[in-house]
Amino acid sequence: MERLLTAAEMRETEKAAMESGETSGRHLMERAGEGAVAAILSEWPDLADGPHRAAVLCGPGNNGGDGFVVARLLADRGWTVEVYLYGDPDRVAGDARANLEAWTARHPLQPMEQAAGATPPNLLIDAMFGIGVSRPIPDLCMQAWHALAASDAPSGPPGRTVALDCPSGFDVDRGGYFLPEPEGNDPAAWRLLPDLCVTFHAAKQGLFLEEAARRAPRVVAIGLAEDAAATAAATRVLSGDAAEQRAWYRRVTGGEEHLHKYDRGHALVLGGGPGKGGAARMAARAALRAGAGLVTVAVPRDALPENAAQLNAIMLSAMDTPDDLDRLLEDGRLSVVCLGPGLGVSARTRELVGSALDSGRRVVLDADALTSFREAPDTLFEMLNGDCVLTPHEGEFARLFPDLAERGRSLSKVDAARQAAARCGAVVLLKGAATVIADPEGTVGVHAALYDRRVPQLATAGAGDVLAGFITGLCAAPGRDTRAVTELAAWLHAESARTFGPGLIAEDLPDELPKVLAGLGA
Ligand SMILES: NC(=O)C1=CN([C@@H]2O[C@H](COP(=O)(O)OP(=O)(O)OC[C@H]3O[C@@H](n4cnc5c(N)ncnc54)[C@H](O)[C@@H]3O)[C@@H](O)[C@H]2O)[C@@H](O)CC1
Ligand SMILES: [K+]
Repeated sequence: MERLLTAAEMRETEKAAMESGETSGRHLMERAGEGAVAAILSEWPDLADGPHRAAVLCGPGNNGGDGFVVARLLADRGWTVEVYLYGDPDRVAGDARANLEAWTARHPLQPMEQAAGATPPNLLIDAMFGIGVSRPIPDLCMQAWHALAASDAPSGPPGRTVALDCPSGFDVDRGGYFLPEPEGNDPAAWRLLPDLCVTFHAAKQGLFLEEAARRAPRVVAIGLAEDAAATAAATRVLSGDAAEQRAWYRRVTGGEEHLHKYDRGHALVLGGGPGKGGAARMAARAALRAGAGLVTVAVPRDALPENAAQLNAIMLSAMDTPDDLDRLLEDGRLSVVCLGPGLGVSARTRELVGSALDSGRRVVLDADALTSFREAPDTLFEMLNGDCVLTPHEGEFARLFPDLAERGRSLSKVDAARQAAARCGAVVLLKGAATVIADPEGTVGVHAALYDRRVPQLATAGAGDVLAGFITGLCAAPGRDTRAVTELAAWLHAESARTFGPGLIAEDLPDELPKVLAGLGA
């Protein structure tokens, strides 16, 4: 798990460290520059073998200060380095000023206006704006970047582009870029897309909500201790190596050897009527693969034949009315109920959800089970508890939490999910390329299927039903932490898609899972 910091949390951390005398701003800036150069040379080892040409675009604040340090360190390696500054050098202050002066004592400084006419370098550094920005960057800066990033360098290795801390104008809390309003003809022009982003001390939250660079961000230490000030920070779900993945899997699942199928739990998945059963069957198969000892699909009587024709290891029961569900739930061995996939948007679905929640079981609500409450979300929220999981996509989320969805531009996805979980009293998994998992106590995990973990093949019909099934299967065994298994399910889901590769359809996901579980030492 890796801490994801907002701009405010990062500032608090820096401030606390400087106030305690543990470090100084000047020292942090030097470490940031050193870390950036080291990260660049390890990313592109060919740059280490000789002097090349770099252009460093510097802004007026401390991000610019980092840029002056990088420029000096590269010049010390014999590189030809051009530094372009946005704004008046006399207005650069504090630690950035000290590093600006260290640069101008030995090298020339050019105004940003001249950057666009320069020859593209082998390495272009964006040190214009960092976490101090909350509006689109100036046109001049945007144009300088595109002019120098656009084409390959004429000699030496091709042009590589690197953003320090974050790309300029990137929203480190929400992800995405600040764009001019009205957006004008070419909003894409404000989306700087560097090859690499080197971020300092900790990954910034927005970098894992939307992609900020072509490669995964590199985090470099700058000598700050753990984030004492940032206790509420979100974490990134399973960012570690294979050994950490195995340890995480054992921690979340308990790792115990189950001797009897009932120790692994019995999951009940409710399915739709005739011709509407595929989604529930996929969820059920996913639950069985994810570790439930037994899985039963319960469907209306007239849908029994088609389900019987398609299910083998999964058991089948008839369930027409909420009373039928109550009767099924008299079996104390049923430990978790999954409702939603293919169930239909209706009053009957609302009643079934009520029955499942009344029974005190763990409940996973997806798709139609969520949409059925669009007119009166509070009636759902009143019945929920921390052992329930809601798995909305953005549309379903907007139906249950319209105000939080509407505030999407001002509220990060992390905060939207956190507030939703607090309001409804259940674990909320808000889907997307970045999936956010929040519990009612405010703990948030971000699962980012971005950068080298991108899985575009997961955008396929039925993938959400399988995710609900994975959560259900992992929830079936008693004693597991609901939020933790939900995070694990999100990771297993994307990982199964990743290892399967192209051509994936939803049915493949449960059948790919055993390979992923074997890799985790399950
Ligand atoms: N000593 C420190 O505080 C350290 C800061 N660090 C770096 O400093 C960055 C944060 O520095 P700052 O807080 O100075 O902020 P930034 O350098 O990100 O930018 C803020 C500056 O830009 C101006 N500005 C913001 N938006 C603008 C716009 N659209 N047009 C024109 N001007 C605009 C602000 O008035 C301010 O002068 C971090 O991202 C990191 O790169 C690191 O060096 C670590 C140490
Ligand atoms: K930057």
